[in-house]
Amino acid sequence: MKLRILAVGKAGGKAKAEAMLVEEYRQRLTWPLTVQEVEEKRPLPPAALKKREGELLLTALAAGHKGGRQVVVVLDERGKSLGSRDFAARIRAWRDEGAAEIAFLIGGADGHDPAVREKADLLLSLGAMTWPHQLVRVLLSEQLYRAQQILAGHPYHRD
Ligand SMILES: C[S@@+](CC[C@H](N)C(=O)[O-])C[C@H]1O[C@@H](n2cnc3c(N)ncnc32)[C@H](O)[C@@H]1O
Repeated sequence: MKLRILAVGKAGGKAKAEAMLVEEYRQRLTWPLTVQEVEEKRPLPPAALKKREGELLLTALAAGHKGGRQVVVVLDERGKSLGSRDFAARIRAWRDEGAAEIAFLIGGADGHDPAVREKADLLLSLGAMTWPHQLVRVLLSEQLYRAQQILAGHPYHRD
């Protein structure tokens, strides 16, 4: 099972500290994890930009999919909040159902277009507060690693 993070953001942008942390968790994960950024370079008005970013995310989602069941998780502060064990249980269920990949979609400054939300198998909240999208990648990567350790019965996670 592959994990993909698809995120609105500048490829090779300034967030080097966050990228290093994501890379740290990526290397610790035994599920292969890829991070792909999409960016609209034209200075569009906010509503048009959000729509365009949604199109870019959905295009990347389809383009990178190599077949099999694709689970789509859209990161959104208004989504469902799960504890780490419940998140791990969701991943185990998708894995056991034969999912080929789980794709996690992170939006831009104005959030996700409705077309992206409609694709979601799960709208996932990392809490009611709004986080910068670069930090969301770090939080998500850590929770994926934590889920892996929970499913392996490793004491990395303590209740
Ligand atoms: C700066 S936030 C955008 C917030 C935007 N105002 C909105 O209403 O969605 C950029 C992206 O980070 C992710 N994000 C930020 N905070 C989050 C949270 N608490 N839970 C889940 N995702 C979050 C979402 O994918 C969001 O689209």
